[in-house]
Amino acid sequence: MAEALSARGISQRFGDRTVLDGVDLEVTPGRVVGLLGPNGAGKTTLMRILFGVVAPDAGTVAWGGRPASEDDRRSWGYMPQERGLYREMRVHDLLTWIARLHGLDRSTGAARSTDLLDRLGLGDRGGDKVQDLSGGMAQRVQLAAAMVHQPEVLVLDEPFAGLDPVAVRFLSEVVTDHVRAGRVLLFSSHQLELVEDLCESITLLHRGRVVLQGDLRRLKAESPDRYLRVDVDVADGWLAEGTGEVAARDASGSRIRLAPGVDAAGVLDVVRRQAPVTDFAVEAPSLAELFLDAAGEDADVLAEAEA
Ligand SMILES: Nc1ncnc2c1ncn2[C@@H]1O[C@H](COP(=O)(O)OP(=O)(O)OP(=O)(O)O)[C@@H](O)[C@H]1O
Repeated sequence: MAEALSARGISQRFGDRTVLDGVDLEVTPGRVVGLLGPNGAGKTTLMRILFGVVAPDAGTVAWGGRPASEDDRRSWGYMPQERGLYREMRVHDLLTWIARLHGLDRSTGAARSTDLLDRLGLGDRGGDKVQDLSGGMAQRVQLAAAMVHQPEVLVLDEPFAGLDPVAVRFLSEVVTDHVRAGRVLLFSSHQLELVEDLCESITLLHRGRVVLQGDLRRLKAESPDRYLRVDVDVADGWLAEGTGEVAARDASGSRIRLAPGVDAAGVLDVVRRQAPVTDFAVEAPSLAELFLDAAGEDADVLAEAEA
């Protein structure tokens, strides 16, 4: 098992703007940890601080309980938000070369490159130049470049942004394997719905502060809020005051936020008297709903978070 990566009391100002304000973070090996929050929340700045690219105004970064050194950081893998690969190089050669920079011999580096490309669904593109790949393919190669040396610590800045669902699945499987091998993984995302099923632990930033942190399943279970999902369009007037309110409507139906202590079966009966419900469920809050509660903001922030 690798050692935990942690940050304590991180604060950062740029000019008169406070971008991070006393942020604590613990990334335990063997867990998929998401650093989440809307655009501008401070995720990239925190990742740069973890990697020593930016020196924080206050706070410390530790690995295995000791302050993280330059040597430690050189051994980690980092996928920055600004993608940058040598566009003229062929994909497999590039990955093998990066593996060698990390001290692997050529045949091990080549074997790792082949394996990673296969697992990322790019087994047939190893001979292509980077510049001939699509944006989503280049992004997958960028992930391979960050982890071809099998780092103990892998930090990925918005790895899923702009990917199609198949690419998201390839990436999710590869990072989950990394974690199941007992290594450290931290990734950032502003797309809460996209990463909801992947995250085991979360740190949710909003305007530079941690607003929600911990085991995602436990956070959901501990929330007092419950939602009734039904596959019909519920009009606002159907629900008696104090029983619940329609939180969202989409093509698959409506999501009713139940008032505290209200029996879901009673609300379901009310809806059934108005329309034929064939599918329903009582659910804990989604990650986006937890965020809205924690941030104490209106729906605009959610729209921002999901943009
Ligand atoms: N070098 C810098 N100089 C001045 N301001 C900066 C600098 N780097 C970041 N910021 C500001 O810090 C705030 C947080 O930016 P950051 O990139 O960390 O957010 P983020 O959560 O990663 O956002 P996104 O999801 O949009 O990538 C923003 O207001 C940004 O403009």
